[in-house]
Amino acid sequence: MESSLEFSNSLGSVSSLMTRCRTFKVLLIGDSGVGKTCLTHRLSDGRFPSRVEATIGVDFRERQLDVDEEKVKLQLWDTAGQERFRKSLVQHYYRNVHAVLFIYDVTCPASFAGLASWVEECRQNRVGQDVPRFVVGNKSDLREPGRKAQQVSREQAASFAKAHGMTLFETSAKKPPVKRAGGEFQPDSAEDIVFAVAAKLKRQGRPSGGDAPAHNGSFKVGNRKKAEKELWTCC
Ligand SMILES: Nc1nc2c(ncn2[C@@H]2O[C@H](COP(=O)(O)OP(=O)(O)OP(=O)(O)O)[C@@H](O)[C@H]2O)c(=O)[nH]1
Repeated sequence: MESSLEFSNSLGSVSSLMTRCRTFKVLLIGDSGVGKTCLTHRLSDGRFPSRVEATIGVDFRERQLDVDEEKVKLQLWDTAGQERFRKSLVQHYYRNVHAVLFIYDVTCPASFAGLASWVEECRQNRVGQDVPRFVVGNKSDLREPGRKAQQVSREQAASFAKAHGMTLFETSAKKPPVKRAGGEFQPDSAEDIVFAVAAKLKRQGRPSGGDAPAHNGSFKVGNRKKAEKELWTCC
């Protein structure tokens, strides 16, 4: 009797040490140059990279956080905006994705107009309506009050987000927005974004498997079996 009690106690302590962590695959898509790579850095390690080059294929970075006392890991997939660098990998981007961040540059209306084709690409790759979608206007630090015509207004973006059932954020990967007291619209911080995404994913439940490699780096095609096993990991 004594020994079985001891055994179950030790099992309990082992399981509390091995806290489980849910890993979610989050895709960042949008035109080339809108700042997907810089945002991926800001969302994962809170930094703005000193030097970036056009993404070739896909890179990924991870961010772990606690949501309601549970560990959640976001695997942020930074995809290439340039067609020539993404062609052969598009199907891998979308396989078993858990959330999509549509990125545009608030100072580049063409990148906002381009969101329609990214929504269409998602549809063609069978990303279901149940997959949470967020629209993120980046480079808010470059907004200039006198150049409204050359910028994407908050109202335009809000109406796009509403029409597509998305949550809207406006932020800067370069200069983290500082919240001020007052009623006017204020940009969101990277922390606002990661916590909103993680909270929504956690509420939705268990990840269903996917192409999730285990560390920051570039995705190697052909590593899928291992990746699928790692969606539930010990943090
Ligand atoms: N001012 C400002 N510049 C930014 C911001 N985010 C990115 N940039 C700059 O925008 C340029 C493009 O950034 P990237 O992160 O490489 O853009 P991308 O969307 O990943 O581009 P692709 O890899 O070609 O798809 C770089 O010169 C960045 O320094 C921002 O929030 N504010």
